[in-house]
Amino acid sequence: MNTYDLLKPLNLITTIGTLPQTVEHIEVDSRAVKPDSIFFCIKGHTTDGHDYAQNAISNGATVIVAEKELDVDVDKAALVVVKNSSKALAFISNLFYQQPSKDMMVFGVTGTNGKTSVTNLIHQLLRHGGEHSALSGTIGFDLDGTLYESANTTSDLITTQRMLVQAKEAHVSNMIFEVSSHGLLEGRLWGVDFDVVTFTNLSHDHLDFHGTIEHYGYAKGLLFSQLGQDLSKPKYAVLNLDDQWFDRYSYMTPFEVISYSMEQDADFAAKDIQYLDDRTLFRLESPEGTFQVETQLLGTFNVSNVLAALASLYAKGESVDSLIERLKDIPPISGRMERVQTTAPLSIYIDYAHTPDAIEKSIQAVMPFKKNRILFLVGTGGNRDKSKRPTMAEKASLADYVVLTTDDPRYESYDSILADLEKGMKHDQYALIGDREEAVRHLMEMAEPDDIIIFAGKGHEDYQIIENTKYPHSDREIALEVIGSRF
Ligand SMILES: CC(=O)N[C@H]1[C@@H](OP(=O)(O)OP(=O)(O)OC[C@H]2O[C@@H](n3ccc(=O)[nH]c3=O)[C@H](O)[C@@H]2O)O[C@H](CO)[C@@H](O)[C@@H]1O[C@H](C)C(=O)N[C@@H](C)C(=O)N[C@H](CCC(=O)O)C(=O)O
Ligand SMILES: Nc1ncnc2c1ncn2[C@@H]1O[C@H](COP(=O)(O)OP(=O)(O)OP(=O)(O)O)[C@@H](O)[C@H]1O
Repeated sequence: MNTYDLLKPLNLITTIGTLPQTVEHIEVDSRAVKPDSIFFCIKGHTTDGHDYAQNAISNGATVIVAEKELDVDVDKAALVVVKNSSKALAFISNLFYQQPSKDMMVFGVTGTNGKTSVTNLIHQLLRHGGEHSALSGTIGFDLDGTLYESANTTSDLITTQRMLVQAKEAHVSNMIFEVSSHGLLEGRLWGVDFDVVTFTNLSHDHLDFHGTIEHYGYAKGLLFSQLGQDLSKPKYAVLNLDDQWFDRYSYMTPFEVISYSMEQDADFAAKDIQYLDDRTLFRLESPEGTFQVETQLLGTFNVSNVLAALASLYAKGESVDSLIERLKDIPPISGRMERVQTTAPLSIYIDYAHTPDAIEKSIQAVMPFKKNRILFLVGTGGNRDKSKRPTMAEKASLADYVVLTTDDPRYESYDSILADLEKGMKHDQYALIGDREEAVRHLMEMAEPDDIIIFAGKGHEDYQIIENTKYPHSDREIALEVIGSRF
C-alpha cells in the first residue's frame, strides 16, 4: 500500500529519513517483521517496543513508527515520530486492512462473568440458523467451526484486524468478540465498528490491574462508548437490568438500550424458572410476546446469559420464536456447569468459576436438585489478584465440604495461596491441598452416593501452569479414574 496515503491521517508527526513508496506489512513484534514492513514501537507492561526498532530494521522494516527519536539506521528505514504509537497504529491498520468490520455485523460482549458463555450462545444460535459466524475469545478464534489458538481473550489490535479480514474473506458476515477490560484499556479494539454490544455483570476481579472496582467498571464502559456517535445506522447496547452498572452504561451511548432481567420487568425477562439437573425451563417475556423456553444450560446465571444472547440477536433482527427453537439444541458451553458423564450414583460438574460471584452462582446452580452433600473444589491463580481470595473461600463455604487448592500457581508457593484462601472459610469442613491433582483425588475419595461435586476454576483448560511451564491436567480425567475404582 502507498506509504503516503497510509500516513496521511496522522497529524503532528516528524519524519526522519526517506519514506519508501509502499509498505506491504504492518507489525508490532520485531520478531515477526518481514521485508517492507512498517513497524510500530509500543510501550508494553514488560518491555518497550522502542528497544526493538533496530531489530525490526534488521528483519526488513522500512518504516519505524515511534514516540521519540531513536538511534537507528535511518538509511535503511524512515523514522516517523508520533505522539502515541498505539493510536497511530489504530488509524493505520484500519486503513491498511480496509475497515473490514464495516462490512460485517459485529457483536461485542463484556462483563466479569459470562462473556464466553454469551458469545458462544450467540455464535451457536447463528450457526444453528444456517448463518456463518466467527468468534474471538478465551477459547480461541472460531472461524465458522474451525478453531485457531489465540494468546488473549481480546487479541491485540493487529490480530483483531487480521481475524476480521480472515472472516470477511471466508464470507462470514457475523463476528463476535469477547471483550476484556484489559483489551479495552489497551485499545486492542480501536477501529472495530460494533453494531451490538452486550453487558453481562460486574463484580470483583482483576483488581491487581485496575486498582478499584470503579476503575474496572469504567474500563468495561469503554465498550459502550465505542459504539460511537454516528447515528446514521442503528446500533444497540444490550444491558443487564439486574446489575448496578445498568444506568451508567446507558449514559455512555446515544444508541437504544435493550434491557434484560431475571428479577423485574424488562425487554427480555425470565419468569417462573424451573431448574432441573439436566436442563432449565422458563417463561420469556419479550417484545415479540411470551414464550416457553427450554435450554440445556444449567443454573441461574445461565438464564441471565441466555437472555443476554437472545436480546443481542433480537437487536440484529432475528425473530424470538426462531431463536427459542434453535436454543433447545445448543449443548452446555465447554467447562461452564458442564456435567461429566458417569454411571456412578452421583453428579459431577466442571465449572470455570474463578471469581467470588461466579463461585456463589455455581453452588446456587445445583442447590435446587441437592439430595445429599455439595462438595466443592476451588483454587486460585498465583501472582494475580490476591484480594479476591478470602471472598472466594467465603462464597465456597456455601458448599458442605470444600477443598481449597491452586489454579495455575505460577511462581507463588502453595502455602501463600492457601493461607489467603483459608482466611475466608465460614465453616470447618474443608481441606487445604496445594497440589491440584492430589486435591481432586482427595475430593473424589470423600464422595458418597447422591453427592453433587463441582470442580471449579479450570473449566475448559487442560493444563496447570507451575512457574512458567504448562503441565497437562484434567480434573475430569482424575475424577473419573478415582470413580472407576470406587463405584
Ligand atoms: C499485561 C498485559 O495486558 N499484557 C499484554 C500486552 O503485553 P505486554 O505489554 O507485556 O507486551 P511486552 O511484552 O511488554 O511488549 C511490548 C511491545 O514490544 C514488542 N516486542 C517485544 C519483544 C521483542 O522481541 N520484540 C518486540 O517487538 C511486543 O510485540 C510489544 O508490541 O500486550 C500483549 C499483546 O496485546 C498481550 O498478549 C499481553 O497479554 C498478556 C499475555 C496477559 O496475560 N494479559 C492479561 C492480563 C489479559 O490481557 N487478560 C485479558 C482477559 C482477562 C479476563 O480474564 O477477563 C485478555 O484479554 O486476555
Ligand atoms: N452471568 C453470569 N453471572 C455470574 N456468574 C457467571 C455468569 N456466567 C457465567 N458465570 C460463572 O463464570 C464462569 C465463567 O463463565 P464464562 O467463561 O462464560 O465467563 P467469562 O466472562 O468469559 O470469564 P473469563 O473472561 O475469565 O473467561 C462460569 O463457569 C460460571 O461459574
